[in-house]
Amino acid sequence: MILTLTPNPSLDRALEVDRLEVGGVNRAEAAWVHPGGKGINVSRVLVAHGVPTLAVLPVGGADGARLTELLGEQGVPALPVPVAEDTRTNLTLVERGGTTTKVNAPGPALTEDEVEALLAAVEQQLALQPAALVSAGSLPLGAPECFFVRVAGLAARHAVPFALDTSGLPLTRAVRSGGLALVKPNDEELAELVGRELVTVGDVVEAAREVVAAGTRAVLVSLGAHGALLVSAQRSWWAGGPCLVPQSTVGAGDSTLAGFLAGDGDAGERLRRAVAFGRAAVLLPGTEVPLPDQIQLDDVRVVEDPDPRTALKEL
Ligand SMILES: Nc1ncnc2c1ncn2[C@@H]1O[C@H](COP(=O)(O)OP(=O)(O)OP(=O)(O)O)[C@@H](O)[C@H]1O
Ligand SMILES: O=P(O)(O)OC[C@@]1(O)O[C@H](CO)[C@@H](O)[C@@H]1O
Repeated sequence: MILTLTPNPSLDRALEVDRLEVGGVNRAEAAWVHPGGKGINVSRVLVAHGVPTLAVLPVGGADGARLTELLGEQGVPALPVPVAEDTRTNLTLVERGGTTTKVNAPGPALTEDEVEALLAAVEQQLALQPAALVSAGSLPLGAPECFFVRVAGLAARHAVPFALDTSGLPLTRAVRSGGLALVKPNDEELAELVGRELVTVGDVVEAAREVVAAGTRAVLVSLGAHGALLVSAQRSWWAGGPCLVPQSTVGAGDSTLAGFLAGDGDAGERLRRAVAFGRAAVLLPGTEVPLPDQIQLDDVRVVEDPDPRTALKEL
């Protein structure tokens, strides 16, 4: 079973407009609502691929109740931890041409007791020895920047591998503290983490090795249209496929992480699956999750120890 923790879940509302007029009144032609938040998306993808999972999340107010209901409708096992303030709503505006504008709310302010209750719920599940713990997304107000350091400590105490997908200061704190099995930044998040621009494959590998040196076993760096790089202490792999026309890239990183965790295989095969899941996700609208028959493993090429001089945009 793969346990996921989404500290700042959301109701993801999407509105489709012909062309977004900034500053004007726009009338939507279609509207959707999905259960959202990065860890929740990982669980949704795992469920779609028959991998047992449990999503731990704080929920508050009517929107929190709606989120729990949507997870139930989609057959995603969830452990909601009640909080006083309302679960946030994140808004996606999709234009007919495919341009997507996203506005994410900060989320509820959790009290110290609520943060402790969330961590206690995670620890209770870690004691049952899941195969892995994934935590992903931003932190709600009130959660300390060292939140993921504490999660990593709990995972270590129960010897459960911990994979993290977050950004900014919470990522920096967790990486510096170490003890992570996997970190999944995109290239911009990794650049921010190491404080320099990443132009070539060699730049990414070097930056990822700094993360590894600080105590992370492997770094999965997603590169958008250019595929992904997996970097460990000794080796690196790149995987990517032919150009495609995306419908929505929202949640592609979550599908990538789910694909990496969804089965066994050597590092190259797991990376191939990760990239195939990400590619399948971008062909779907909104944060719809890819199904098994939409995964095209054969389209993805894997290269072991790719040439460090290659520019990322040439991959
Ligand atoms: N334009 C694209 N064309 C082909 N594949 C894409 C494209 N964008 C994303 N992907 C696939 O999805 C994966 C994840 O994308 P990306 O690097 O944008 O993740 P991310 O920034 O974490 O996304 P998000 O935070 O929105 O979930 C890529 O590694 C790739 O396989
Ligand atoms: O604000 P965060 O936590 O960084 O990201 C939240 C979010 O944008 O991530 C998912 C897509 O990856 C969406 O379901 C959700 O709205």
